[in-house]
Amino acid sequence: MSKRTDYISWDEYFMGVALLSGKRSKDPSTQVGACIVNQQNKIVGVGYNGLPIGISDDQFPWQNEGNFLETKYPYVCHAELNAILNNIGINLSGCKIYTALFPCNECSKAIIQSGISEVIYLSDKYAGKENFIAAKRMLQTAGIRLRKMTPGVNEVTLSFDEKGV
Ligand SMILES: O=c1ccn([C@H]2C[C@H](O)[C@@H](COP(=O)(O)O)O2)c(=O)[nH]1
Ligand SMILES: [Zn+2]
Repeated sequence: MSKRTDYISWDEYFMGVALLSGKRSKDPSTQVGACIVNQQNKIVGVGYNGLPIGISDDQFPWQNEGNFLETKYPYVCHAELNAILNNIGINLSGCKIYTALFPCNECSKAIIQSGISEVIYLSDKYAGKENFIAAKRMLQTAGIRLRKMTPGVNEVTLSFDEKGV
């Protein structure tokens, strides 16, 4: 038997982990997942956008419009920040972060301060917004490599059917 040739690439694997992590998000409009990888291609942190520990998903708002305090924005901890904070307790210098959405200005500050050296993203849907323009400006000035991922496959299907293993 010869080896499989249709296996996913490292990029697809790590972005896949980021996307799977985003499936945990309760945000009804935008689910973001992030996955941090070290120079040995080992996953050292994952996260998704959600409320901080101890704050109930059911008692805080999820809307994205209206009175600021009645929206999710002041409360949600972003995926990239969660991945950094959830890391296995190492120095993240030289690591890469895979994220479903280009990081905002606040996540970008945390990325820069943590020593992460590359950001790989899928969507840049907020590229025109001021906080994302600021994010790009900071990341570029800090010398962080920015790469929009072009996957070789459109989707990866997961089955929990034991017969599929
Ligand atoms: O860097 C980022 C930017 C945003 N997010 C999260 C925060 C929110 O939960 C959603 C954005 O919601 P919209 O309704 O699309 O404005 O994305 C993040 O995790 N990381
Ligand atoms: Zn952010």
